[in-house]
Formats: sequence, C-alpha cells, structure tokens
Amino acid sequence: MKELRIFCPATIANVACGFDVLGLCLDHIGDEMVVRKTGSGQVTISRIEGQDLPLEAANNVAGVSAMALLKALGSKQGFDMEIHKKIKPGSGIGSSAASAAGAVFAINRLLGEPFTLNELIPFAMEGEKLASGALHADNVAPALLGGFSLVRSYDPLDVIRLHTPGQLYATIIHPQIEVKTADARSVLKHSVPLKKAIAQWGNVGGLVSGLYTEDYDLIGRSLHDGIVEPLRSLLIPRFDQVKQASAEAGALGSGISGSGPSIFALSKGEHTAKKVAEAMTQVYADSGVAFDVHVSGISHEGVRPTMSGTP
Ligand SMILES: Nc1ncnc2c1ncn2[C@@H]1O[C@H](COP(=O)(O)OP(=O)(O)OP(=O)(O)O)[C@@H](O)[C@H]1O
Ligand SMILES: N[C@@H](CCO)C(=O)O
Repeated sequence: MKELRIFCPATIANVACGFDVLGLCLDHIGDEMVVRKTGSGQVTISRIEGQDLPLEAANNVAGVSAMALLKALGSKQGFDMEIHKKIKPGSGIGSSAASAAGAVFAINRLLGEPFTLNELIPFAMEGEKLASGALHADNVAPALLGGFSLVRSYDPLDVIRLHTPGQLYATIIHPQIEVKTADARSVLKHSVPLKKAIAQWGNVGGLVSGLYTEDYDLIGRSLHDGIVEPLRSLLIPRFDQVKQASAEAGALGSGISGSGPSIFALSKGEHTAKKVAEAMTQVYADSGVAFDVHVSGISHEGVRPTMSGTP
C-alpha cells in the first residue's frame, strides 16, 4: 500500500479529575489526513485545509511525530501528508493530538505495522511537546487506542485502555476563543495541598471503577476537579453557568475539556446528552461569543482508515 486516508478523532483529556492521566475518544468529530509514501527520503506536508498551520514538517505536530517514528526505526522512507483540519487548534478537544496520532498511525500502517498502537504513543507525544511544551499523553493515547485511556505512569510510560460503558455520551460546547495548552498550563500551581490530592485520587479511582462496573451514578460522583478547574475556569466565559445548566438538564457531571476553552459534560444516553446540548446553547445564546455544540458517543476505535490507497 502506498497511500492511506484516515479519520483522526477529537479527544477529551483530563475528564475532570484526571489531569494529564485520563482521556477519551469522541466518535465522529475529527480531522482527515491522507498520507503517502514518496521517494524524497523526507517528511513533507503538501497541503493543510481548514486552518492556517505550518507546512514545514519540523513546525507541525504531524511532521515532528512522523520524524520521531522514522528515527526510531532508522528508516529513510519519505512520506507526504495532507491534513484536512476540522478541529480548531487551541479548542481543548485535541486538535494537535489528532494530527500527531494520525501521522504515526498512517506511517506505521504503510510500513507494515512495525509498532503496536501502544508503542506509537511516545512518538505522538513528541508532537504534543511541540504544541504545548509538555510531553502529555492524555489526548494522543485515546486518539490512537479509542475508548478511555489511563496513563498510569509517564516514567516508564504505561498506558492502559479502560472499559467504556455503552450508554455514555459526551456533550461539548466550544466557545470560539483560542486557549493554547501552553498558556493554560502556565496558570497551574506546582504543588497541591494534601487534602485536595486525597479528594482528587479518590475521584480518579471512583471514575475508573464506575467505568468498569457501568455505574453511571458513580461516574457522575467522580467527575470533580478541585485542583486544575478552579484556576483554568477563569479563562472560560460563563463556565459556572454551563456546569449548572448541564447538571439541571441531567448530565452526570462536567468540566473543562483538555486545557479548554471547550467544556464537556457526560450523560447516560443520547437523549439526555442532547438536552444538555440545548441547555449549554441557552447559556451561550446571548453571550456575544460564537460557539459550537456537539453531542458524541465514545468511540471504541481511535484513528482509523476511511479508504485504502492504491496498492
Ligand atoms: N497539525 C496541527 N494541528 C493542530 N495544531 C498544530 C498542528 N501543528 C502545530 N500545531 C500548533 O499546536 C498548537 C495547538 O495545540 P494546543 O495543544 O494548544 O491545542 P489543542 O490541541 O486544540 O488543545 P488541547 O490539547 O487542550 O485539546 C497551536 O500553536 C498550533 O499552531
Ligand atoms: N492534560 C493536558 C491536556 C491538554 O489538552 C492539559 O490539561 O494541559
């Protein structure tokens, strides 16, 4: 195979209590990429549609991730990428991760899969480092593996794919303001009072348990973030109102999606998730801030081919 067209899904990182360790994969929101082998011996990006992003491979997360993979293999094979961007950079739903994960998935597939999906995560993290200065895996892991991911450890990297309950739906409101991950990380404190840490790791354990037992009330009780949300929510217009309206509409819980400005809520069932979407819309209707609202299931699959290229 010389060419692969893929869907690169959006993701929600942190999922409230799991800063840098939890993430989930959305099912139909995402970019497309076309990746093809070339004889140039280099990684190139010939086209980016939908957003104004760098075409130089060294300045684009897709290029950096691709080069990290090829360097690990010692491969001199050239690749060219086209990126059809639907997820806005700085949205909080893993725009950079979609490109990083897409690049390494496609190149790995075109090279006959020398790496497992889990083994691709560190290469995609190099792209995230370019975007935000931080080697976080909580967007690229679910973008590659699908479902929910837990980064149990960064050193050594140990990523676990978690069970996803079938009736879990996400609602996302994306206010059209850009919050760069690097900026949203710079507002964080580097030490956490023990009392807050206790509450947070209790909630991470509760959320993981709730996912496995499909206990939706427990999932809802666990969707709290007492560490990051109080600092970052100040960057997001009407954050508290969106949370309150989501709860009143029946959401299990809500929080900042990734580093924001998107806000997510999880609900049991699509019907409730749609009611939450209406409630979020009402909060933002007269805000003067343009916004999009999405309802999505949790995808069991991450990056995936949409059409095989020519053999
Ligand atoms: N292919 C790419 N797709 C998206 N952003 C890219 C890409 N290549 C480079 N970037 C840069 O990465 C930055 C966006 O990444 P950032 O992590 O801030 O946003 P995000 O991925 O939408 O957020 P989050 O990780 O919170 O979901 C921008 O500075 C953008 O120029
Ligand atoms: N865990 C990262 C995710 C960025 O999407 C952060 O919150 O900074």
